[in-house]
Amino acid sequence: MPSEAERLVAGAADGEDQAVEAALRPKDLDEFVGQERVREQLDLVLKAARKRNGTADHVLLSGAPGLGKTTLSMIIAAEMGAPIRITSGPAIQHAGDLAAILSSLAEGEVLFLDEIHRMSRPAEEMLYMAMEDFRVDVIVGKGPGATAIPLELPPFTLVGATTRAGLLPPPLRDRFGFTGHMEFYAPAELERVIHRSARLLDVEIEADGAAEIAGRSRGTPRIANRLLRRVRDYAQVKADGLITRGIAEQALKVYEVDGRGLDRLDRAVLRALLKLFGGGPVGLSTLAVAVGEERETVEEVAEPFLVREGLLARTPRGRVATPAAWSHLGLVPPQQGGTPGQPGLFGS
Ligand SMILES: Nc1ncnc2c1ncn2[C@@H]1O[C@H](COP(=O)(O)OP(=O)(O)OP(=O)(O)O)[C@@H](O)[C@H]1O
Repeated sequence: MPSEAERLVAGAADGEDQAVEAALRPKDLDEFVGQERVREQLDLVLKAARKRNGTADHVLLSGAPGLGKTTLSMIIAAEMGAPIRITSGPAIQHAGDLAAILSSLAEGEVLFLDEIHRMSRPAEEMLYMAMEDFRVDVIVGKGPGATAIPLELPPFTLVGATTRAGLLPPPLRDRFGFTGHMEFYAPAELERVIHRSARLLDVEIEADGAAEIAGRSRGTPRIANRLLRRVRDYAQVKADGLITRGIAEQALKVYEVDGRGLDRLDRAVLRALLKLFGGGPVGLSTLAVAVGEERETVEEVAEPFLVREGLLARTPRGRVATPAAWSHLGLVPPQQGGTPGQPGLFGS
């Protein structure tokens, strides 16, 4: 089985994504599809800052990978006419790493800190003061002789990104003037993303073709763009390059992404749950052994999307399939009421 990073339906970026994403990123708020509420609120924050001739408040963006947090941070910088510096929590292991970045920022610069919840504790504490007072204390020396030298910073805008805002310590969360929660995209929004990307990639696509890809993109623009590129390849090799619904279906069959966006791993988990365990409840470890995967792979890679799609539920007694899971795989659930020792799931 592929690792999360190698999956066609992974939310996180792979090497190819990084290479082409720059070309596909919307450059301003008007081009940015969907996320109406975040966009409208952010628009106000930025307009007000521009009116004051000041820097924008610090912004926290939360949401799953691939929903557009990096893109939005670049748009914030562009709308403010400011440069942007991009780094991430795991890259900042020591407070000194952060001090070096902060002290080299230009006035008004946007600092994008991806995976901000993974910063080290001392760096995080330094960030509190930097965000609030635009000042850091640089510690020089060690032990009893160590001294703190205050360093003034130019005003800057921190844009923090996290997959889960709940992971941030409250003192850090409270220092953001604006928090935007990014939602998964509706199919119609993903269709707009796909049409826009097709235009930029010079690919011809019919409305039905875009709808077919959108329906399999798991609410995530990055996945939509990736599936579009794979379908484009297929259309160019097997047909005349035009993406129709039929071409999209054939291409995604080859790549084993089904009509709802499930891939081979997702379906293997569901199939085991339904066929071997009658729909559950079954423990995670047993399910993992049944599909020949690590517990963590099933729990962290396959399950979140299956739960989100309402195909699988995590219960205190184990994993349980929903009626939608049976119909998705074209199987018939056993008689309600279940067999002795394996009670029915949905009551009788
Ligand atoms: N609202 C949107 N409209 C159009 N394209 C979008 C939108 N959001 C994201 N994209 C596209 O999806 C790709 C991934 O977006 P981005 O890198 O901003 O996601 P992210 O949330 O920062 O992901 P990660 O958390 O993995 O860094 C980009 O190529 C971008 O073009």
